[in-house]
Amino acid sequence: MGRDQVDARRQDDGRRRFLRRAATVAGAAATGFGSLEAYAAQPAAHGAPAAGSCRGTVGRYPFHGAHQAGITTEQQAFAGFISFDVLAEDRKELTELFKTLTEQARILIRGVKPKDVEVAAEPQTQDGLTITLGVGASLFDDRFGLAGRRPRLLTPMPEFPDDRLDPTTCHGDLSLQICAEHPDAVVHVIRELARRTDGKMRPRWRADGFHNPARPSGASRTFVGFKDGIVNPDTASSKEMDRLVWVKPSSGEPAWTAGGSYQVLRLIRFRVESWDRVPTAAQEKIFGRRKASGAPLDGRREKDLPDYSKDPHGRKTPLDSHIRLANPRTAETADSLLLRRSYNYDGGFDTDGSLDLGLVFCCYQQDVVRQFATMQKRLAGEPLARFVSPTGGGYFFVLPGVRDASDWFGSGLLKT
Ligand SMILES: C=CC1=C(C)c2cc3[nH]c(cc4nc(cc5[nH]c(cc1n2)c(C)c5CCC(=O)O)C(CCC(=O)O)=C4C)c(C)c3C=C
Ligand SMILES: [Fe+2]
Repeated sequence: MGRDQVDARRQDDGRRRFLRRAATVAGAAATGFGSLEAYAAQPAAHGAPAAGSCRGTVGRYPFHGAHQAGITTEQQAFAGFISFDVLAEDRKELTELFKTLTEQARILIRGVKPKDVEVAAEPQTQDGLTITLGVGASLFDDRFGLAGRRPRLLTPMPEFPDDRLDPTTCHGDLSLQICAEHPDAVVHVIRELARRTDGKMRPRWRADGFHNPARPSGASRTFVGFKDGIVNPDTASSKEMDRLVWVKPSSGEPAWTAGGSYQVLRLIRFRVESWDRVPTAAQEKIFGRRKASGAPLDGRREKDLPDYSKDPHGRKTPLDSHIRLANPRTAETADSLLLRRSYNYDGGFDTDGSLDLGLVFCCYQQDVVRQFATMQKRLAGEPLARFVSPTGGGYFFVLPGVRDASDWFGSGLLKT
């Protein structure tokens, strides 16, 4: 970080004291994250913020660790997903870019306490901010000499049946997922990172997402009116996360990828005008859940587990319903489960007057072929497909965590 940047960020003594204190805490917390051996022993550290719940109270997620925050982290209310093309000229400039992103993310996530705020838009400790950096397959072309280090399964996102992909909202060299409890914190981070990296990376596309409040309780609803995010792997279980989310030293991937994860982003537009004409009972059969409660069709409460073994012909839960295809709950399909972390988007009206509402579908997994692509294949041609239209997104590999104060994003990838 240049002197002018340091000066701009540290203007008064009180704030400087705060930042020094926070730096000490961050450094101490990082002890033990220094080696790959330590990786296996790490718990899923980002599930809950350091102090209390983010929802309306003070909370800050640690920046350092074996894995990046923003993956197993309890979902914040707002998200910005931005894909960038890298403009750096060579490997040295790319390394500088990654170091700058690390330094800025470290500062931004540390936040400032309300009493220290000088600039109203600055993220505060209670914003529960996470900044999660991924790389796309195009970064491994011939610009930076990285072709031999590409994560084995990282390809450009293929076009699936029923996709209507707009090339201007697909792919990218980098993906940044910025999540926080308040939308101004997300925007502040975008502005800061754009300013600090000017000329080294250029935004390619952006999707802003948010969660609706729970109505009346439980999981929040997307714009199809159903509760979404009811079932997900257990992020508190490091065994489960090691099985489904994190790339491991034994995954047959380049060594530097251990602790990272494959991220799939899909911008999926809802055909709400058509959907809203479908009677509720038919909508429930399409999803396999009750609209009001979120319960599976053979259950009563949101958290009840469906038992498909008692319904082999799909009389209660149609065989082609969304949840039954996505997760048939068989021993053979257990390995294809993935961690969903999606957000709603509202893009206003299209030029033809139709509503541009949908989902920024986001998921994380250890193996994008075994998990997302396999699940997507099972969902191909499902009744829901008539009412949704995937228009963009990409495949990315989210880098392993920044281990400590001396580490930086992509150090394992870029060190010679
Ligand atoms: C390839 C993976 C998935 C895509 C793409 C996807 C799109 C999608 N989903 C909804 C709405 C709901 N999905 C629900 C459950 C659910 N969806 C997936 C996967 C994909 N969804 C999974 C693995 C599951 C869990 C299935 C289970 O274990 O039972 C639900 C039900 C509530 C829930 O469990 O979260 C809803 C509602 C939309 C609208 C959509 C694309 C437009
Ligand atoms: Fe789904």
